[in-house]
Amino acid sequence: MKKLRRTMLFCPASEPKMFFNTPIYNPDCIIFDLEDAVAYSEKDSARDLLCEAIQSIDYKDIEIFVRVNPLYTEFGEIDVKEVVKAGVRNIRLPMCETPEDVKRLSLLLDEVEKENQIELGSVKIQCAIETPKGVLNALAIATASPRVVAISFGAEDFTRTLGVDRTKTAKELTHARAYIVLAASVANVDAIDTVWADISDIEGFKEETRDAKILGFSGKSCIHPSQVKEVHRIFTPTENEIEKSLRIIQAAKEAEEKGLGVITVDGKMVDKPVIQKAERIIDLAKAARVLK
Ligand SMILES: CC(=O)SCCNC(=O)CCNC(=O)[C@H](O)C(C)(C)COP(=O)(O)OP(=O)(O)OC[C@H]1O[C@@H](n2cnc3c(N)ncnc32)[C@H](O)[C@@H]1OP(=O)(O)O
Ligand SMILES: O=C([O-])CC(=O)C(=O)O
Ligand SMILES: [Mg+2]
Repeated sequence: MKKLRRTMLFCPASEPKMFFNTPIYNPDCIIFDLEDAVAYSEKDSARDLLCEAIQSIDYKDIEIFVRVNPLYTEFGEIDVKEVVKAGVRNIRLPMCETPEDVKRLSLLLDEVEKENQIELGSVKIQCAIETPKGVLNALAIATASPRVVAISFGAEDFTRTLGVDRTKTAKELTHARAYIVLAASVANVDAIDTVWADISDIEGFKEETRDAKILGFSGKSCIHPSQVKEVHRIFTPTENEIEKSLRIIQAAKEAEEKGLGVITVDGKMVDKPVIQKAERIIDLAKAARVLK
């Protein structure tokens, strides 16, 4: 069954109180952050704290990622080595700009897996694309290693490096977001949309999340618990969508038995692409447990 990655809730690795709060909101994934949410002076202690927590808290079936520091910083390699040793199996690599960045991480993971008797290739990578160069290399990044399961967009660093303001219209993100979803689709990996920093503006957040879904993202990074339920609502098929999809699939099955090709349901043409889209909605509904 499809692994759901509708929500990725960030939690600073320096905030132990939040370690216990995160699973309460039931995000599909949690990203413990060792990068920008952690002050320079706290990097080592936050990593130690996180490694302890990972080994003692039961996050049940929530998928755990750790955003390590980039490998070109003094903390990157040690972050990867320690969190993998502590049991983490998914790394979010920030500021990913080239396929070589991914290959470097993958080689490091080969070593760490060997040293710790962990199945080779079992640690997965999510590449965060947050610069114009990263956007232009999105497909090469997404296909750089079989370890890559998702690429994500980081609009705060993207607008910083492009030299523009981040606005509520999101016009300045249009080209990058489009490029990232296309690359993810070709590479057959998930595409995760960026965070929305204004936690008091839930309406703006919902609008941006709806746009992300329309564009083809699989989910969205969140920074606050209040954002999780909104993303789930938007990325989970509605009762109407499920009911219509089931009718399309049933009508197609009956048509097939009668040797018919194209048919109509509710006055609209139904052919192969429509049937396959209906099947995708049903798969998603089952994965989200809103349909048995
Ligand atoms: C551009 C980037 O790189 S984004 C990625 C890096 N950023 C992050 O990781 C930030 C993650 N989010 C946070 O740290 C916090 O949400 C903040 C700092 C933005 C706001 O925190 P607060 O002012 O405490 O928010 P608020 O008062 O609304 O919190 C309400 C409750 O939710 C908890 N909470 C808030 N955010 C989170 C979170 N991300 N995960 C788990 N619990 C959380 C708080 O601990 C608090 O719990 P309590 O009621 O038991 O005390
Ligand atoms: O990756 C993210 O979603 C957040 C981030 O670092 C950015 O926007 O720069
Ligand atoms: Mg960033």
